[in-house]
Amino acid sequence: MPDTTAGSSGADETRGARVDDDTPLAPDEEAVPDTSVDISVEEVADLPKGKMLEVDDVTLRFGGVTALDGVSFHINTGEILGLIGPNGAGKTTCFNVMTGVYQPTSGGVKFMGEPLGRRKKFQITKMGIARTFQNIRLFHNMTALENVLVGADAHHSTGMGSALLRLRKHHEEEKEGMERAYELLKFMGLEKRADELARNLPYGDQRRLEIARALATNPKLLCLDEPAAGFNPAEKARLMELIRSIRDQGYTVLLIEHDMKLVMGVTDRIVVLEFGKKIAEGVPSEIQNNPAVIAAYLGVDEDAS
Ligand SMILES: Nc1ncnc2c1ncn2[C@@H]1O[C@H](COP(=O)(O)OP(=O)(O)OP(=O)(O)O)[C@@H](O)[C@H]1O
Repeated sequence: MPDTTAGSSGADETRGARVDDDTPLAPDEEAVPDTSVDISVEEVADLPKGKMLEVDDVTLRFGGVTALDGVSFHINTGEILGLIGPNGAGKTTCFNVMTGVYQPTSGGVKFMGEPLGRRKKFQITKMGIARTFQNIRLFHNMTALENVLVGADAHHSTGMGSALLRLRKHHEEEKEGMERAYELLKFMGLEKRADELARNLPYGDQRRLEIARALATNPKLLCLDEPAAGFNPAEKARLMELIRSIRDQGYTVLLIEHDMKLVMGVTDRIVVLEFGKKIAEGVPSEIQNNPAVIAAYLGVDEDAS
């Protein structure tokens, strides 16, 4: 279990009791994730083993800048893959290629054996890739619950037109979406913040809400872009626990993170980029001792995010 006592305001003895009662959280009270909540979904159960996502010789140029230079790697179903590298190495650009924000200049990406081609962002979400952002992108004037429901909407089969024609299915989907949104909020420790506006949530809760919203799209692959940025060590430890629990419930996770302790502690494999090129790939112990990786990071603060 994550350390639920960290960041305490001196109310530890009552914290356990508060999780199950109906008292709203005080503005500065820390939310407690509940990783025992079942957030697994049919979509991710029994997925075929092997390569879920394949990045094949991807190059992306922005004018004179080569952000990605012939990058190839894959993510296996059910693993937590770390994508690391110094600032400007091309990590976020890689996420952007995988989620339809950018088209590669050459090369391509396959997901579950299907080329992403020129699919739009929402089509890629439907295929099963969800992401969070380095700079939090919530709907700040919507509640935490509404933010998660927006994520769930991305997955519903009934659009506006069909919703009118097929009201029953639409209602069913709405009900299911609401139940799932509450489950996800509970999992993230945000249940008691459900009705608060996103902009009023403490920073850490906003970061967790982004993950809840991404999970609401029922992704097969969850891509987290620096989810621990700005976290203290206790919050990082708790986040590691959450990420492991997300994977244990069937999701595949791709993690961009600057904090080496977190990356080494939670990932199964790591891909390292530097100046847009892949310079190493392997299990954490291999990466830690890889001379090219050590050289790339030499003089770079581990927490330089
Ligand atoms: N839209 C863009 N237009 C021009 N250049 C860009 C654009 N996006 C990224 N770049 C450049 O591409 C390179 C890779 O950037 P990217 O943001 O992918 O790196 P990163 O590894 O995610 O870095 P960080 O750890 O600092 O977030 C950088 O040189 C960056 O300036």
